[in-house]
Amino acid sequence: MLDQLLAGSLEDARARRQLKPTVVVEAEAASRAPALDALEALAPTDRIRVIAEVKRASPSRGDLADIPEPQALAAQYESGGASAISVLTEQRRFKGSLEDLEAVRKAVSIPVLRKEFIGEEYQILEARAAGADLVLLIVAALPQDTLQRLYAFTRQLGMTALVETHSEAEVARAVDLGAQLIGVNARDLSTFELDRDLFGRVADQIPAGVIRVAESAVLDVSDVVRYREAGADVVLVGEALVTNDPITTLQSYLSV
Ligand SMILES: O=C(O)c1ccccc1NCC(=O)[C@H](O)[C@H](O)COP(=O)(O)O
Repeated sequence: MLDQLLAGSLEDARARRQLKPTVVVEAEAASRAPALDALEALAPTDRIRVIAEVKRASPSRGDLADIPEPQALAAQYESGGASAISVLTEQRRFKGSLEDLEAVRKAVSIPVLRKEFIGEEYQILEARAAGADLVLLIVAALPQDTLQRLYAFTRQLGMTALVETHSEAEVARAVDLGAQLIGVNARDLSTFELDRDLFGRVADQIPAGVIRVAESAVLDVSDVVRYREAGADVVLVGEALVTNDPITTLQSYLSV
């Protein structure tokens, strides 16, 4: 499934590149204000931080929420205390877009993550051109040399990579890269099964000084407590925020 998701995202990016060549996107990216410092925004504190996701649908759950104005939801996330916003831009299964990301960028002043299946530099340039400060790099989707190249390219653009892992071996690859922001996703991207204990099993492999993000499987405050006790600095939450009142839900998480 991960291969199919990546292949679909790359096909869509190549179609967009036919309409908007790399040099044009490079110029758009260069005209943007510098990327916000996501490492500062997500730095560990005595409270959990939240990356709040704009998520309409997903392969595992189908349609989740009508979000006609992603910018309005993102503004609520910001006022509810989120430290960053994640915007799913994958179109086929998540019903997202780069337009969503641009709209969110205009509405908030905290860092914005492009949540996408990234395999080429063009997608990172597009993210910067749309105003993203962070991109997602999924270790399982990329050979190490490609991961290194895309990580270096992200840094070159002044952006931050959230390097996503699903096992101890993948955490080791993220650490080799020098990643400063490492995510552990509880969702197996092939079977969609949730492993709520994965974060706790691998968190110790993430070196001190690196920001630890627990991704997926937060359905209520007890999940946030469990992740926090296992050493998470940040939780990334989608479904629970788009299917409940976002501000009340966020505030309950931030009280942990
Ligand atoms: O959400 C899915 O079904 C999914 C399937 C395959 C690849 C990625 C998928 N989701 C992306 C994410 O990582 C989540 O949207 C994010 O971590 C938030 O998860 P949740 O709070 O469980 O909605």
